[in-house]
Amino acid sequence: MTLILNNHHSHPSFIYSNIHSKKFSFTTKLGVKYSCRRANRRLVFTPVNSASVNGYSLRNHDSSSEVSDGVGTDYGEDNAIGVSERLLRFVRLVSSVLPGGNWWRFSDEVEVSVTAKPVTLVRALRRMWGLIANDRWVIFAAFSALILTALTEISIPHFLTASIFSAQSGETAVFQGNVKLLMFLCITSGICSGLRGCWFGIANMILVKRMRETLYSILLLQDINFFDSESIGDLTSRLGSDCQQVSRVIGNDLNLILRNLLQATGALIYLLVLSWPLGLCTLAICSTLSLVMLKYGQYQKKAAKLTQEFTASANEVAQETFSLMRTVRVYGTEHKELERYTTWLEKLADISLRTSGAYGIWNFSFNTLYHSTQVLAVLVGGMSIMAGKITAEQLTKFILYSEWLIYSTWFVGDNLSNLMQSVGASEKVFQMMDLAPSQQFTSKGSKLPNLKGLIEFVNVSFSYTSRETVHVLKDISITVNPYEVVALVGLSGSGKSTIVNLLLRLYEPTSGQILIDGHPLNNMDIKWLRERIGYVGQEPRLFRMDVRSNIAYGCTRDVTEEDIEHAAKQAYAHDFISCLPEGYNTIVDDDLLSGGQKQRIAIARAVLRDPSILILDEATSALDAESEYNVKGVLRADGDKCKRTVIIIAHRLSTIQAADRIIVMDSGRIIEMGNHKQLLLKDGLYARLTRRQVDSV
Ligand SMILES: Nc1ncnc2c1ncn2[C@@H]1O[C@H](COP(=O)(O)OP(=O)(O)OP(=O)(O)O)[C@@H](O)[C@H]1O
Repeated sequence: MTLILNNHHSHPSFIYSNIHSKKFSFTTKLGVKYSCRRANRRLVFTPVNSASVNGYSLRNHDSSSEVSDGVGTDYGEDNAIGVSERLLRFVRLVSSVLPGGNWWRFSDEVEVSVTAKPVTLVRALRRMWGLIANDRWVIFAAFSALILTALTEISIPHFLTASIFSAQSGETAVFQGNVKLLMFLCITSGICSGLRGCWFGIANMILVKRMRETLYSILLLQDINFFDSESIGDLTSRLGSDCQQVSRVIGNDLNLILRNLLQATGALIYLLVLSWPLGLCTLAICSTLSLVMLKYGQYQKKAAKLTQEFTASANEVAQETFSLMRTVRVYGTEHKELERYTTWLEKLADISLRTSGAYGIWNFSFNTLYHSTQVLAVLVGGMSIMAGKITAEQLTKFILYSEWLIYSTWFVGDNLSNLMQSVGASEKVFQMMDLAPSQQFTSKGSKLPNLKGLIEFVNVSFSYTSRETVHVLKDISITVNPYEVVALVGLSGSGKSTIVNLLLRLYEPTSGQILIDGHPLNNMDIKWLRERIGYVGQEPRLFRMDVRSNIAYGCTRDVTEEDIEHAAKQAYAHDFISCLPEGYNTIVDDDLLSGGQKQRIAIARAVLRDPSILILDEATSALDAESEYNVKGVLRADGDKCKRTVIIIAHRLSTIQAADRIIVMDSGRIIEMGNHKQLLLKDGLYARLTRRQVDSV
């Protein structure tokens, strides 16, 4: 059956067939993916992608649309559902919950796209080995202790049984010998077990530290584009919980798996030697157990991946809410934020519910199989004793070792599923570890003997990678001469800050070239250049440390106390800093100072570097008129002639009237250029903006 729907409920038209399939999805020309499901003979369309960001609905209303498929009648039909239909639904529900049913599959709605390349256990182990190889002695010591523990522990049941039966048969010398051996084995296994735990713990600590160090250092060297596309919550989750989980592979999972594998192998050999028919029966049961375990392990791996994604999303929401707490409080959106967080918690709970169910089935399988081994051993072994084929001592040993075997198999399975979870969590971590550092850090650029501060933009165009179709700068050509003060003015969003971002080489131009003192910017040693640029952004952020350290942040030359105070005085910040409880030693952060005070500290930070190029992007927007008047001194620090090139962006036009040149921008283009008087005479956008500001005053 084929159906055509025309712009029903504002969804673009499409054609679909196979109306009887329970669920399908399609993508509209606008790139919006919809999932469609049948519900009570109705079709429900729900946008799959772009529907929400971090639990925030991007829709103004619930855009799920319902369309009757024509087979049924109206909504009231629900009540008229017959007994047979209800029965059928019940049967469907039960069958979906049974192993292999739909409920166990993570549906499209729950599933998130995991872009990382799948990591196999071997690849994960190889990566981990690479990280820990320098301390391989810890691993060797740990594995030696592990082997010794396994061998001593597996010998205990043999000597235990032998001691009991030698006592029963009155063989005193044999009994004493067995007991001495037993004591030796117990002490050795205890010591080795302690050492094993300790060494593996150390290996775990080394691994998690190296992983975090490596990942953090790689993330710090990424292009700014990367941080535009990745959320902070996601990145901190990778560094925190994911690294911790991945490190468990060596410190916990692998250690326990190997110990139990060794013990299981020993027990199996012993059983086969003791009685091969009975040994084979136990092996068959253990193989069944292993199959169940394998399935369960795969399920766990997938669940772990989803848990990881959803936890990261929940963290992201919490982080965003806490960092915007004042906005949340003022707008009274606490409940909305809670809902947003709960969206992810519910998804996590859903996964957890299913994995708990799967764990229940797994435990049930284990218990049944474990008890069947005992019943089988008693049945077959009892008959063998009656037939005089084996002794009671042999049967006791058999039961003890078969128990050992099945428990070891269970432990292997349990830890294997943990291992799968850890491997699942490692995919994104290793994917991020594979990211190449930004080219800026890998290529060695040239340094100039000194920087005069000549800046040239030659036919520069630019689009942000996240919005490639939007041309933010269009064919910009500007020359800023050394020691010149140039102001950038224009309507909001016209591209002023983007020019500065390109000058700081936070982004690369899409076309055109930027030259500094006649040298292409991308051929220069960017670290060297940035050390010579002072930059104050629109909303300066402070680190949680004392005022002195905040001012000296990133300054590579040796600075004295006097230098810091001098910079603070130039930025008109000294007076308020002196009034703080501990002056320059006062711990500040983003929330403990006013906007204007933060701006003045940021200006002092830029001035302290004594930069050849100073960039002020709305750096005085939060200052009162008097402070702003005084701060303007930093532009003309050495008398009339400024000793540095200055680029200043300001909406408050009084700030930039004294600039040597004013560049007016509109929609990514330069539309006017000149000094204040020339631009007023031109009577263009600048004159209009000036009039508006005068009017509003
Ligand atoms: N990181 C980014 N990713 C994508 N688009 C961006 C990014 N930063 C800015 N833009 C877009 O680029 C355009 C120019 O932004 P820009 O910040 O340069 O404007 P502006 O003139 O400095 O504005 P304002 O005066 O409000 O600071 C805007 O449309 C903005 O939405």
